[in-house]
Amino acid sequence: MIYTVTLNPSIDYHIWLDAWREGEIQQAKKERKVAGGKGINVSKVLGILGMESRALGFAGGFTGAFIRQELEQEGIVHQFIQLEQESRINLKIKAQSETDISGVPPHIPPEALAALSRQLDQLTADDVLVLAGSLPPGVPEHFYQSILKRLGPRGVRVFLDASGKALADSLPERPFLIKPNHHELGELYGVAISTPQEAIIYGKKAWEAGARHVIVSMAGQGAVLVSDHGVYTADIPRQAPVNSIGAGDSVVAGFLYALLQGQEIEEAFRFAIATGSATALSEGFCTREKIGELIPRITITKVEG
Ligand SMILES: Nc1ncnc2c1ncn2[C@@H]1O[C@H](COP(=O)(O)OP(=O)(O)OP(=O)(O)O)[C@@H](O)[C@H]1O
Ligand SMILES: O=P(O)(O)OC[C@@]1(O)O[C@H](CO)[C@@H](O)[C@@H]1O
Repeated sequence: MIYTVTLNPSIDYHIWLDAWREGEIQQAKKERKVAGGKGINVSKVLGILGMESRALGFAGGFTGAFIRQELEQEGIVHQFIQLEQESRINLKIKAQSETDISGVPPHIPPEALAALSRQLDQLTADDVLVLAGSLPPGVPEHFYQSILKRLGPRGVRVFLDASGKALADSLPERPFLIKPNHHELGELYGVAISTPQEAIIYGKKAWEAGARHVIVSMAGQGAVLVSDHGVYTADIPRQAPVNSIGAGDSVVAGFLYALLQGQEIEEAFRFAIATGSATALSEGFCTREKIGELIPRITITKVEG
């Protein structure tokens, strides 16, 4: 079974404005409220691809009830630990450019954390675990690292989408995949990364530090993959994004799906980037049709190894 963990899920409240004007009362043109958070998004995209997963994490209040209900409507099995405090609401404002405002997260009490750890302790070598997104208050910064330490030796493959210290500390525990974007990878090494060549240099450092596959996503510039099988770049068709929320999560889901389908690394990377781009070029998430359209338009080049 694939398990996705979203410690800090949200209602993503997308709102479209003609233009962002500070200090004024404005009327939205359109709005959309969806269950969000990186692990949840991975479960949603796996669902679109026809692959079952189970969503874990914490959820509370009316926002938590909304999140659970939406997952049920989409046929995604979930086992969220109930919180007394409300899950957050993240605002995604689409005007001349996109602005994200993340709501205040709930505090996670120690007993909720212990309940999640007990769930994760049931996993075996047949399972894949996706740990994705920010850590709400109450969750120690080394939480992802400690999960990797416990489950890695048991053969559980862990896909990790984290940033900052949570990512840095996890690298020696050999996560199967990490997927920083170029800003997050740059932050890890105290540099600014703006080209695929620079992403390769620092992607290799993360691989040397322990991550077995490093996908550095670079929004409209495509992505880089550093792995035991070599170093690859993915060039994508240049187009203005329709929605970039969840594009990175779609890359994670696409890579996981393709590998479990038995695809070789190069084809799995192509599929992952096609899935990310299909989401970036759609209003909601990708569709299988859009992914199929994009696959032949993605150029994968083996640059080393
Ligand atoms: N303008 C675009 N055109 C085509 N594909 C895009 C565009 N923007 C993003 N993508 C696709 O989405 C992938 C992930 O994008 P990005 O690097 O923005 O991820 P991210 O920052 O993790 O996103 P998020 O956190 O919002 O999910 C890219 O590797 C690319 O395949
Ligand atoms: O604050 P985090 O946990 O890092 O990211 C949360 C979030 O921005 O990520 C998803 C897109 O990747 C959204 O659904 C959600 O609102």
